Amino acid sequence: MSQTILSLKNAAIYQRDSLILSEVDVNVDRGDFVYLIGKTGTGKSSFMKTLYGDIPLTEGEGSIVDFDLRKLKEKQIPQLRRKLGIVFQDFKLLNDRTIQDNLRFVLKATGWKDKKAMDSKIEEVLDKVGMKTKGFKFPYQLSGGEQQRVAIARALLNDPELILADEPTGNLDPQTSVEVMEVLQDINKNGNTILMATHDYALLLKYPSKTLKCDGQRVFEVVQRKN
Ligand SMILES: Nc1ncnc2c1ncn2[C@@H]1O[C@H](COP(=O)(O)OP(=O)(O)OP(=O)(O)O)[C@@H](O)[C@H]1O
Repeated sequence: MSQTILSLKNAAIYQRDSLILSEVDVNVDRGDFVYLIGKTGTGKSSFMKTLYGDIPLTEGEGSIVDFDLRKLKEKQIPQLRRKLGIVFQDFKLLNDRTIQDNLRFVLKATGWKDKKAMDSKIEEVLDKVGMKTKGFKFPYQLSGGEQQRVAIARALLNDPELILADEPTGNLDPQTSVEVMEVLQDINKNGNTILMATHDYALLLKYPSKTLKCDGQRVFEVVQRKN
């Protein structure tokens, strides 16, 4: 298995006809925890969207979990997303069903059939995020931090090779952000690769790791200063 899980070479990223990022050279290895930072509007979300097939890559080279982003066909997008765990700022849980049913819904939609296997997978991922006892609750009965932990559990359901988290702490207060970050750190220590877009510099200082920065239509690797 190759070490590299994500690689972009001389890639350009567009939103419709506007160039957002150019000459993007990025490499993420299996097991890495990588931040993507940058001021609002500099292209973090556009970068992430390109990685999960929401924006087509039309210039340069890109490969992610063994998919060639330049050759990605519409019908391959669900297969790609099954190999990725995607976490958004706004949780995106279904409010009309319990946490367990939210997770079961995703498993069924991704081809799982065996009820026992589904139940045990749901328990396993909820346990990983410290939410095993809350599976019977509805999303609106949980705090923001708990909802985000469930969203992380949902991202883990199909044993993703890479987790893409776009501002996962963006809607959370500082203390809750740290709790969610601890969950992501644990998951990373257990072998998951994580790319996380954030503008929360406090988290970067507390949990230093490889950092990419979007600025002036470019993506640079930045060296964090230790004070
Ligand atoms: N659907 C769209 N169509 C056209 N332009 C867009 C679209 N979405 C975003 N943009 C533009 O692309 C640029 C990059 O936006 P993007 O959302 O990637 O930035 P970001 O760094 O993620 O910002 P934020 O931190 O606010 O989420 C912005 O100038 C934005 O106006």
